Amino acid sequence: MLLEPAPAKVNLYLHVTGRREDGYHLLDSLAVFGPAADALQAVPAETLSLSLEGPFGDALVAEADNLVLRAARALLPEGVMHGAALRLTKCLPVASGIGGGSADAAAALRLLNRLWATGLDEAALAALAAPLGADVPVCVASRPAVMQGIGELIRPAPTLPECGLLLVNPRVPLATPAVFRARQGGFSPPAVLPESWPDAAAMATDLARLGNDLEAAALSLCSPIGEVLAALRGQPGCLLARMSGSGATCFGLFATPAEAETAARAMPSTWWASGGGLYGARPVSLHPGPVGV
Ligand SMILES: C[C@@](CO)(OP(=O)(O)O)[C@H](O)COP(=O)(O)OP(=O)(O)OC[C@H]1O[C@@H](n2ccc(N)nc2=O)[C@H](O)[C@@H]1O
Ligand SMILES: Nc1ncnc2c1ncn2[C@@H]1O[C@H](COP(=O)(O)OP(=O)(O)O)[C@@H](O)[C@H]1O
Repeated sequence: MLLEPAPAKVNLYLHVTGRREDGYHLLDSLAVFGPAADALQAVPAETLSLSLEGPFGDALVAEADNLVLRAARALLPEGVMHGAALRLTKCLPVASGIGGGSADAAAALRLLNRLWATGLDEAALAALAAPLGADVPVCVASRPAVMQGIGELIRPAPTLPECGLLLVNPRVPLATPAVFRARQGGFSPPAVLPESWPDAAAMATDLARLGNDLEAAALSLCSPIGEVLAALRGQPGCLLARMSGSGATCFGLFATPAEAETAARAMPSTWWASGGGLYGARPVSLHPGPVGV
């Protein structure tokens, strides 16, 4: 059996820098990963199948074409058939601005590349990822990165300090296209970032000068976002609170993972909350070997 985590993507800032002729928006965003994740497991099988479990598995039962299966098909060259019994443990809220579906698709590419011994490198997987969704390429490596274009231009992030992140979602799904449609105002310039930040406080000071250009539009469609941001800002040690992606999930930035975990326990039980550290910035393996046989 093979296992891949599919960590949440969090946009620490998100500037809309322009709009393409096809309607897609040009973005400039610092994406980081964690502190919550879906998990994808695979065992060899004759045919391709997907089962769902976990707290948000039911939300995807009616999904006709799960991104995991679309990713699996994208990996198979024309006319080639391989099977796998996939099991997705859905822990991330659906349609929530933390790219859960994109993370699952990227995890499927990594997992099946191993199971089927397709032998593609990260760049080749990212190229297959782009048609699956604007957020899927950055999820292939699931390392902190600056995303530009519509998400296909990816470069390494500044070196990040130790920090904690708390994700909070009011359990209200928000569709990405609706948020882009509701956005008003012009465009922002891309951010100028340093090579590294000495600590979380310095990072928060710089990030506070930037913004999420989708936050006002999301708030106009989903007022609980305002309550979530207020609750985050009221937590001891919260250095910055902001919405991720197209919402409605918001994040709080803390100096340590422990502070974020403590703040998670203070959130109302009617909301979804997850606190901890980042993937990729600390030594957490995204590519665990086979577990069991
Ligand atoms: C906004 C972001 C920021 O990271 O995050 P999420 O809120 O989804 O997590 C992403 O760009 C979302 O990426 P993803 O969710 O993969 O988007 P897609 O499925 O490709 O596109 C859904 C729809 O969103 C709009 N869209 C998406 C990306 C983009 N750069 N410009 C857009 O205008 C388009 O209307 C598109 O039809
Ligand atoms: N494995 C999946 N997980 C989540 N959503 C999926 C998945 N497969 C397909 N989808 C579809 O993609 C849409 C966007 O999902 P998601 O990635 O969770 O949004 P966001 O990027 O805003 O967090 C969902 O509303 C759902 O219809």
